[in-house]
Amino acid sequence: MAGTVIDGKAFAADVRGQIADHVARLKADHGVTPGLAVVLVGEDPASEVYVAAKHRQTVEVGMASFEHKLPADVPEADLFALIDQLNADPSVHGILCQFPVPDHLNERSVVARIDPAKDVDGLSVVNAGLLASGEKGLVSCTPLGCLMLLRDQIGSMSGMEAVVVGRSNLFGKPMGQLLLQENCTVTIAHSRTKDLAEVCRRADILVAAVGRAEMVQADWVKPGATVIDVGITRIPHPDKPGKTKLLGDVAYETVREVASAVTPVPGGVGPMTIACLLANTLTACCRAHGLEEPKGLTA
Ligand SMILES: Nc1nc(=O)c2c([nH]1)NC[C@@H]1CN(c3ccc(C(=O)N[C@@H](CCC(=O)O)C(=O)O)cc3)C=[N+]21
Repeated sequence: MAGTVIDGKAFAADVRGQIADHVARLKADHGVTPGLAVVLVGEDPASEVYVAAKHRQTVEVGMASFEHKLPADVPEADLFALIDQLNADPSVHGILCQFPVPDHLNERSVVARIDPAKDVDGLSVVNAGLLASGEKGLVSCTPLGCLMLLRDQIGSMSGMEAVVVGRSNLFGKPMGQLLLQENCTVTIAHSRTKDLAEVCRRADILVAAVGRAEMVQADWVKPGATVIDVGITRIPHPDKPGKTKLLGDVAYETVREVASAVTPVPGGVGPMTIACLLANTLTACCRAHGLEEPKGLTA
């Protein structure tokens, strides 16, 4: 029997509903409106689409959305001046600079400029360090979204073998930390891992985030495992000329026959990323105002 398809789209809509309820209460009871600022440098078409989606969903949950578009050749000093201004603005609780940024800018320096309390991407060394130490900070949106899906799907993960393929600061490392916090035995595998298929076959929870289309095949998956697909590769559509198609890191159709549950691409992890961005903005806002944090929306 084929495994469950985890509906990330529906789950994300539910999370956004919870956020909208919380935002409405914040406004009514405390006169506070959470605000998210998104900074986009240059005119990458994919980034434009993501930023537009973020803006729409931010407004939909009742938050304030501040969009800042800067030219591709903006001097670093001008970008930093904008970030400083957003850091100082009390109506802004979350700041995100969309990646990738043009080559003359450095992503680490950009992140370092953002006040860690407003770093809703959870990418600063402060937030990475807080997560690694098991302390309260802001957690990178995609791993947080995967955690929410896994908690919903599995319940207690205590004692399970978890394998994360991919070791980026944006995803693999924080995902590993979150699974460790859930008391999994965690392996972080990567491009130099020996016998990757065999390592993956140990996993009760397999999380793939390498960006290589359909790399994880059915014979890499332990029967009954839960498989989370974080990869997104855009290819020309095989049947519709001029259109594109998204592929995950997991050979979804065949893996489904082995796994107990798997996330699809699109409609799996992707929608959770934006929902968690909103969740982090709400959390940052509540902390800034000394108000109770939302339940179930944090690590
Ligand atoms: N500072 C920063 N933080 C990010 O979190 C960040 C970023 N930069 N740069 C780009 C990546 C990518 N990313 C996605 C968000 C939503 C979907 C998403 O909603 N995907 C839909 C499909 C979207 C489509 O059809 O293209 C899905 O999987 O169902 C995907 C990818 C956030 N990123």
